[in-house]
Amino acid sequence: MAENNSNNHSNENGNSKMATIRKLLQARQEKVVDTGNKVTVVGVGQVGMATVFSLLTQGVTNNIALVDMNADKLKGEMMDLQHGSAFLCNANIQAGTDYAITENSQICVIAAGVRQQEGEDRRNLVQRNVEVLKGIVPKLLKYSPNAILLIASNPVDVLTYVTWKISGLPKHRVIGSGTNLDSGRFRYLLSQKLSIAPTSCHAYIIGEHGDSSVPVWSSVNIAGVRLRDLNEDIGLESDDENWKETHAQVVQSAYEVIKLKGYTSWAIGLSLTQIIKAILTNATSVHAVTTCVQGEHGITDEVFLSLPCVLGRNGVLDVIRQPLTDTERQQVFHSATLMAELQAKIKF
Ligand SMILES: NC(=O)C1=CN([C@@H]2O[C@H](COP(=O)(O)OP(=O)(O)OC[C@H]3O[C@@H](n4cnc5c(N)ncnc54)[C@H](O)[C@@H]3O)[C@@H](O)[C@H]2O)C=CC1
Ligand SMILES: CC(=O)C(=O)O
Repeated sequence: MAENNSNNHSNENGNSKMATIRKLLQARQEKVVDTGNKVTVVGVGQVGMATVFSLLTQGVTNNIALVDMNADKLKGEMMDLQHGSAFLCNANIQAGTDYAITENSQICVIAAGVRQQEGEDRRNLVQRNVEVLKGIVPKLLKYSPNAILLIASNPVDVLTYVTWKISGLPKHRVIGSGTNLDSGRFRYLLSQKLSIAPTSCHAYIIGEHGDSSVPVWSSVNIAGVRLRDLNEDIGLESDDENWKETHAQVVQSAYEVIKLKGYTSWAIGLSLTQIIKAILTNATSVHAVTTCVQGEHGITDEVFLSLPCVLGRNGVLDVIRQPLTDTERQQVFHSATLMAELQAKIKF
């Protein structure tokens, strides 16, 4: 099955031969088909569709290809979005089980596979989603050999490593959504404590997306004022204000939302949209995303984890050399060890 919206193809589908249309339109130029901002999303579940909705409504792209193995769901999602076209900006939305529709994508998002059940650890999904990736990645590269691959499926850090291995792409073109989401949750919770907008709470969570994530308390700041300069114990066990509870809440966030509604979607959709926007617009903005961290913070294993990265049209342009305290460095090292142990168990 391959369906597509005809908005951008009126000269190709034969309609231009109709007398009424010839009377209405005096053709001057072929319409542009390759808009240079095409994004493919594989997996039209909760994460995939929340991402697509954010991309379209924020105007980050108007050219989207959707792929899944469930043809009916694909067609339903495509039609539902197409019916919203009058409220968007000339959106071209294609959907199909055939990867040919993904041709010439700038970015391919992978949000396919299984998700956690209530109380389940992300790492538990690994082998099932490795099998899913093995089917998807070669097909994406066949049609978009120059694309950047952006992984959301869990456990996202190890699956970013797996995608890099399967794809043979340079490291800067294989990116995981990583702790951009955890950092967003952290900034939201800080904003609630401080009564300051999350956009003005500057804080990073690095390391593994999820259970062993590392809050960089030493650099949390508002307008350059480091909270640690105001409270030298902030985020530590010894802190009688118990700020470390904020990070514990971040770690629990996904488990709590999954318990309440069955899945998480809106926040990851917005997080992926921010990352995609940074790449498509060559923003050179800094985001905590999953990248190869070998050689950083004393890590020797070839593992992928989140560190603050500069993102632009070529993917990861730089990794920020963030000063960490000894404790923070040990925590990132612990994340890396866990990733190496999990990677060693994967059957390719
Ligand atoms: N990185 C992050 O921060 C987050 C990651 N996730 C992860 O994203 C993934 C997707 O989650 P949901 O959208 O909630 O799941 P979902 O079950 O709603 O959707 C998954 C979709 O993948 C499709 N699919 C499965 N195998 C496929 C294949 N081989 N080819 C094409 N499509 C295939 C299914 O048909 C389904 O439509 C999960 O692994 C989940 O853990 C979820 C939330 C946040
Ligand atoms: C499910 C997941 O990884 C999250 O919402 O953080």
